[in-house]
Amino acid sequence: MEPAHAAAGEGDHGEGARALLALLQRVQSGALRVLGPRDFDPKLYVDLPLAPGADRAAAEAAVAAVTTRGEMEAFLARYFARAGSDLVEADPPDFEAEPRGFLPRVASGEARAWALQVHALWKDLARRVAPSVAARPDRHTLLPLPGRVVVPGSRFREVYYWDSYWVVRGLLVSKMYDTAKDIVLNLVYLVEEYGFVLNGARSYYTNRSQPPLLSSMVLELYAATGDLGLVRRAFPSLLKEHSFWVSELHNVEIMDNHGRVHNLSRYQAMWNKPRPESATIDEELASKLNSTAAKEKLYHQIASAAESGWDFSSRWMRLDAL
Ligand SMILES: OC[C@H]1O[C@H](O[C@H]2O[C@H](CO)[C@@H](O)[C@H](O)[C@H]2O)[C@H](O)[C@@H](O)[C@@H]1O
Repeated sequence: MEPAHAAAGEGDHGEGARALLALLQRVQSGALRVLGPRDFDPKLYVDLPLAPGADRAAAEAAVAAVTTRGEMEAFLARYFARAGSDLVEADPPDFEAEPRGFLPRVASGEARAWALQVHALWKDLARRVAPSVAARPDRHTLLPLPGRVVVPGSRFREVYYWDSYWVVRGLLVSKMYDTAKDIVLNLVYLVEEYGFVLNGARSYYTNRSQPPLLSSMVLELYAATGDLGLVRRAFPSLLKEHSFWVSELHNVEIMDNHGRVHNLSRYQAMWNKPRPESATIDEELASKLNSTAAKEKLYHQIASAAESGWDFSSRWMRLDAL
C-alpha cells in the first residue's frame, strides 16, 4: 500500500527521497550482516544524511563491496554525515533558567530541584532543522519544518506527533509560549503538506500518523495565551486532519447491544512492508511466516500498532510470558 498522499505531499523531491531511503535500507542490512546483531540499531542507518559532496549513485555501487567491519566504517565515513547532524542546536529565546510563578508553587525542596532539572532539558532538546534539508531533501530522510523543534532525544532525533502533546504541555508550564507555538505550527505545516500529521518528521514515517492530539494542543495553547490568531491559522488543518481520521481508511462500524451502529476510527497504517526504521527486526519476525500475504498482513499490523503510539512494550505481554 502506498501512502495516500503519495506524489502530492512529497513534491518534486519524492523520487530522490525514495531512492535515498532504498539505499539506506541496503546500508542497514549490510551493516547487520557485517557488524552483527549485538547493540545493532537499524534506525541509525536510515537517519544518515549523505555527506556534503558525496554522490548517492557512487554509494549505491560501493555498498555491495563492503564485507568487513573496517570497510563498513570507511564506507560510512566517506559517504555519510553523522545521524542527527542535519538538526542544529537552537537555544529557545523564551527559556528562562528559573521561570516566574512556577517553582514557588512546588512545596518540597527536593521536588523543586528535580523540576528545575526537567525544565533545563528544553535547552538540551531544542533544535532547528538545518537549512540544507529544505535545500536538498533528496539527501536527508529528515523532513524540513519551518519552526523550532523539541526532539524526544537519544535515538529519536526527529519530531514525533504525540510526544509533542506532552512537550507542549510542559512548555506551557515553563512559560515558553513561543516555542510551544512553533511546535504546533510545525504540525500544522505537516497537515498542509501531507494531509495528516506524520508519525514523525522523517520520510519513512509518511505511511502512518500517531494519536491525533493536534486539536488538544491548539486548545491548550489558546487556554494559556488567548492567541485567537493561532486558532484561526490552525483551524483549516484541524478540519483536514479530522477528515483523515474519519475517512474510509480508519472508519470501522460497530453495532451495540441495541442494534445501533456506531462509526469509530481505528489505527490503520498505509503500509504492508517492513518499517524502514526497524526493517531488520520486522523481516526477522516475518521470516517465520510462509506466504507473502501473511508477511504483508503482519507488516501492516506492526505499522498500525506503531500508529497507535503504544508500540511495543511489556504492557502488552501476559505476565506469565515475561
Ligand atoms: O518517543 C518517540 C516514539 O518512540 C516509540 O516509537 C517510535 O519508534 C518505533 C521504532 O523505532 C517506530 O516504529 C514508531 O513508529 C515510532 O513512533 C514509541 O513507541 C512512541 O510511542 C513514541 O512516540
